Amino acid sequence: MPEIILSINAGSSSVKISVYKSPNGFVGDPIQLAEAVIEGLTAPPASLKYERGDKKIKGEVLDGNIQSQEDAFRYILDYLTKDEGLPELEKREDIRFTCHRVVHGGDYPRSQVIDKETFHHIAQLSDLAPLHNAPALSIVEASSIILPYATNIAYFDSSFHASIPKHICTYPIDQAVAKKNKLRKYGFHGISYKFIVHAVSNFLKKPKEELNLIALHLGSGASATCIYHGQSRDTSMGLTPLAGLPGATRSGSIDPSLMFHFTHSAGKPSRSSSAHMHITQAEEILNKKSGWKSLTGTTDFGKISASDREEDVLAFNIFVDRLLNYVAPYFVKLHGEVDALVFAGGIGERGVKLRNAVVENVKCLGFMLDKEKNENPGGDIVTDISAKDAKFKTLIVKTDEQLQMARGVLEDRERLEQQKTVGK
Ligand SMILES: Nc1ncnc2c1ncn2[C@@H]1O[C@H](COP(=O)(O)OP(=O)(O)O)[C@@H](O)[C@H]1O
Ligand SMILES: CC(=O)OP(=O)(O)O
Ligand SMILES: [Mg+2]
Repeated sequence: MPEIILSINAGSSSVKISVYKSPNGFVGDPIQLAEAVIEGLTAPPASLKYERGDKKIKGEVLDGNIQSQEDAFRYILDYLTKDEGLPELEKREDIRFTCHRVVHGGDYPRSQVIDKETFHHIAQLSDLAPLHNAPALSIVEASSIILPYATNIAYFDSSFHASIPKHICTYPIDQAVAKKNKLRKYGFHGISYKFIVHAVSNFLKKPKEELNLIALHLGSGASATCIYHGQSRDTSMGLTPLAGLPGATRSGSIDPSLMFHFTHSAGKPSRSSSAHMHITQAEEILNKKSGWKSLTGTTDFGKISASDREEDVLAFNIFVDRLLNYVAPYFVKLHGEVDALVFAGGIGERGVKLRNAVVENVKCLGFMLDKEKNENPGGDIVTDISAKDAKFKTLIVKTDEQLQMARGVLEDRERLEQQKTVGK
């Protein structure tokens, strides 16, 4: 009997849920049955996209009641179980595994079955990923009630970066305090980077262990990662997903002193603090009230790219500039031995103008785009958009965090099946 896997990806602005069945004899990739995405949680009203075989719904606007990641999860689950074309989900107890993308996993180097202890541990990390961990846990809680037969597994965005060397992930601060409070660079978007390594390795027919990439995952949150021999060597996000590149509502790296000049109450608790999550006003401002939203009024980078309003052009140029701040040093860290520059995530996949601007600016390193391919890349998982005589390749990867998590279930079934999960 094939097993049904539900893969749940709670991003800061969206919830993506894919349904898979295990392949014959559990050999090969999980088989996707359906995919539902609710987008626009930070730019309401939210909208639903749904795909099952030939059935495709594009951007159906939802009523104003879908505001949080948990609302989106409940809505999608209801939608999936009511879809007559999806008999595999008719009975909720048929769902064997639910995979949850959890952004901050602290020191966890790999996925974990979520039992009471892991749940508690992930909850403790919520302060360090205020846009992500708490919403993901609200989905875990809802799922353990609605789907009590399923095993809940956490896949951590941070695990992929466990390979970052000490001198790169250590902050130059008092080491006693750093150790006690576990203050170091963790890095995120790792599920996506793992997918990217797998996809590019297949595409270039080069073993993962030999693959060097400069990978850019650009969505609501954006990060860059330097991948050496298939492993993370450096990444732009840090202790929290705030560091590095700006995002939809995040400032990215700024002078840490700035906050004390921005407001006198930087260290006071913000209104969004709760018993479960302590967040200061500074963190609230930099995580939720900055980035594209603060510069332009919208979180939609598609709209920003298409506009010639002064503030949109400024936001666009800031993003290009900050991206160069990572592409160039990563090129150096890889000693110029780069198999590809990779664009992924909502903006990386759809941002024609952004890709063009970034690559134009690193032409001196040997990257060059084919204009036609960049403008019409098609729908493959990996697309080569580099010009014929470019020294280095530029690729678009349609990253799929849900598939990467479901693959993890198949790889690890024995370990996962032995452990107890929350709600059981
Ligand atoms: N045509 C476009 N050009 C550039 N960016 C786009 C376009 N369409 C959508 N986007 C951006 O993609 C982002 C969503 O990326 P995604 O990776 O799905 O987000 P999340 O971080 O929530 O997973 C949106 O916030 C929007 O800014
Ligand atoms: C880590 C992170 O920022 O994730 P997302 O881009 O999905 O919000
Ligand atoms: Mg995302």
